[in-house]
Amino acid sequence: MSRQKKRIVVKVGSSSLTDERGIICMERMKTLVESLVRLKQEANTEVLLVSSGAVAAGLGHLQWSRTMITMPEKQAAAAVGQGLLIETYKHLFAEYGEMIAQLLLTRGDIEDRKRYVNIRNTLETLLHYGIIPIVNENDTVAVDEIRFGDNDTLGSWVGILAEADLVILLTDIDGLYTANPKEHPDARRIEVVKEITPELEKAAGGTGSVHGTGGMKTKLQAAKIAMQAGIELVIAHSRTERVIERVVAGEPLGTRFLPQKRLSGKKQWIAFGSKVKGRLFVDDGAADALVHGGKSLLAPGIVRIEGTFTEGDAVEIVQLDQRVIAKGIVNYSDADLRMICGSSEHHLREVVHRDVMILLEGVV
Ligand SMILES: Nc1ncnc2c1ncn2[C@@H]1O[C@H](COP(=O)(O)OP(=O)(O)O)[C@@H](O)[C@H]1O
Ligand SMILES: N[C@@H](CCC(=O)OP(=O)(O)O)C(=O)O
Repeated sequence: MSRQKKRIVVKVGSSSLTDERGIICMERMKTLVESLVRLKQEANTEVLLVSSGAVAAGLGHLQWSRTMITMPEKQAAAAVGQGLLIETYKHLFAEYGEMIAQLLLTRGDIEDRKRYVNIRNTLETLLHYGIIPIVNENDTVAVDEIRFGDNDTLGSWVGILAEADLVILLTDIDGLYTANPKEHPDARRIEVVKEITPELEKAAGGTGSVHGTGGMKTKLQAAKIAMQAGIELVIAHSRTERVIERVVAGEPLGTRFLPQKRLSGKKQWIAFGSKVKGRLFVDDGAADALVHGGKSLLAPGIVRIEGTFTEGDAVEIVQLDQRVIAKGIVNYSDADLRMICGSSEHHLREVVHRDVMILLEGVV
C-alpha cells in the first residue's frame, strides 16, 4: 500500500488512565493527548485512539463502588462514563486545534460484512479530514456473544479496519514477561516475538488468571490477530517518557510482535471477522485442487453440506477427516447448493471463488 503517512493505533487501558483509587486521571489523559498530537502534527502520522475508561469514569462520577457491581450496573456506568470521557478528550484535543470523533463498536459489527465496510469507510473519511477517531466497545449493547470482551482485541481490529502500520497497547507494565513479574520476580521481559508459541501463551497466564480485564492473555490474543493480519504490534508501559513517539521511532521498548505477510482487506475480513455459517465437506480431489492447485471450489467436489447460510456468508471447507482446510464466501444459499449438488446438471459458477477464499494453514 502506498500511503504517504504512517498510520498508528494506540490502545490505552483503564489502568493507564486512572489513579490508584481507580479514578480517571486528567494528567495521564493530557500526556497521552500531547503525544498523539505531536505525532500527528510533527511526524506526518495519522493516529487512532482506542480508549478504555468508560466504566471507571462512570463509577467515579456516580460514586459507585467497583466491587459487587452487576453487569447492567457496569453497563450503566459505562454509558455515563463514555460521555464524560469523550467530552474530556474533546477539550484536551481542541487545545491543539484537533477534532475528534467517537466510534462505539461491538464484535457483531465486525462479523457483518456490510457494517464492517461502513466502519472502514467512516474511519477512512475521518482520517482524510484529519479528524482523530476515538474508539471504545459499545458496552451498552455488548453481551457475551457480540463482545470483543476486551479493548486489546478491539485495538487490533481497529488496526485491521484502518489498515494501520502499527498498533501500540499501552498498559501498566513494560511488555510481556516470561511469567507474571508480580508473582515471579525473576521473570524477564521478552523484547521481540516472531511467533506466538504455546509457551508464550502459558507465560501470559492461562484461564483463571486474575489481572485487570484480561491481563497479558488478551494482549497476546490481540497480538496474534495483528501479526496474522500483517500489522506490527507493541506492548509498552504507558508511563515511559514519550513512549508512543519512541515506539513509533523503533526504539526497543516493551515487547514488539513482528507482522506476518499482509492479507488483502477482504481476505482479512474472511480470516478474522466473518462468522462461519456453514461447513462444506469436500472429497480428496477437491481438497487437493484447493490446497495445491490454487483452484476455486466447484460443486462436484462437495460431498456434504452443513448449516443454514445465504449467498455471501462465510463457510468452512472441510475434509472428510474433519480437518478444516479453507474459509471463504459462498455463492449460493444452503438450499440452492443442496439442489445443485444433487443434480447432474453442470454449473459453471464456482461455489467458493478463489479470490474470496483463504487457506487456513498458518492462518488460524
Ligand atoms: N507474562 C506476563 N508479563 C507481563 N504482565 C503480565 C504477565 N502475566 C500477567 N501479567 C499482568 O498483566 C497486567 C496488565 O494487564 P491489565 O491489568 O489487563 O492492563 P490494561 O488495563 O492496560 O489492559 C500486568 O500488570 C501484570 O500484572
Ligand atoms: N469498554 C471498557 C473497557 C474494557 C477493557 O478492555 O478495559 P482494559 O483492560 O482496561 O483496557 C471501558 O471503557 O471501561
